[in-house]
Amino acid sequence: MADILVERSDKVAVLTVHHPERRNALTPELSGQLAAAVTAAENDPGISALVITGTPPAFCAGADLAALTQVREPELRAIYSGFLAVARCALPTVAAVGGAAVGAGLNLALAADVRMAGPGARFDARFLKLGTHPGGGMTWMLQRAVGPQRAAAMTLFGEVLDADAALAAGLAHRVVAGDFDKLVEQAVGFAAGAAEAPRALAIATKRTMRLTETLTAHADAVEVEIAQQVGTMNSADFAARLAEARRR
Ligand SMILES: C/C=C/C(=O)SCCNC(=O)CCNC(=O)[C@H](O)C(C)(C)COP(=O)(O)OP(=O)(O)OC[C@H]1O[C@@H](n2cnc3c(N)ncnc32)[C@H](O)[C@@H]1OP(=O)(O)O
Repeated sequence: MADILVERSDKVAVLTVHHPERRNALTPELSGQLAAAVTAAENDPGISALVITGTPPAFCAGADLAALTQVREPELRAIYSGFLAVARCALPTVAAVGGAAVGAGLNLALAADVRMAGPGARFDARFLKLGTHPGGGMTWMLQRAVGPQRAAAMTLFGEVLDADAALAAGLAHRVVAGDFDKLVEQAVGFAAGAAEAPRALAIATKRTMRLTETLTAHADAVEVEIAQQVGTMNSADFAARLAEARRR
């Protein structure tokens, strides 16, 4: 049965796309469930970071091919809604990619802030081979993640990256040896690093990173950050952490 499994590990929520018989392919329904799970986590003050993964053997086989007949814009947007929710997520996100991430499934991986790959990971743009134009912002996300040349190799020339190649390309931040459980355990441990910061601060910092990414001048980024810093440096939480740091 297709579902989004939600598990909690302290302040980290693990969202697992679960339809292994179809390699976690995205239907409008499944993507809707994923978007709802992301929103629920954002609205839960006890959750500070997310891990996104897919039940093995695949991470996500992209759009469900059965859902791709007679596609119109609303259906396409519905299929994309899950990874778009991850891309928009206010909380820090880690994708644990243990198997194939194909087409819209690659988009799901790209939508996360950080990707960790297991030995079986495959990063495959695929759209052109299927005879369709890339969608869901893949051309934008991939070029930012790996640069224009590698993005062209993957998108136009069909290059598929395994875990080590993804690491070398900067598409994966880490490769985790071992099985799927080990990958998720490492991803949760990594995500817990974000959960150590005050939740609102991590959210504000992620928002600032999105904003400064599009600025052209360093000086403009300094101005954006200084306003945020003055706010946080006058908070009770900062005072407590500063006092603790001074004691060390
Ligand atoms: C708008 C468009 C957006 C896009 O996302 S474009 C990209 C669309 N996606 C694809 O073209 C991927 C197609 N699938 C694959 O290439 C492979 O699969 C995988 C590499 C993901 C996994 O390979 P393996 O583990 O060997 O599995 P298996 O034997 O090929 O498939 C197992 C079962 O999973 C079903 N399945 C796989 N991908 C999809 C999919 N995308 N939509 C629907 N079903 C899928 C198959 O049909 C089959 O099913 P059965 O066991 O009944 O024969």
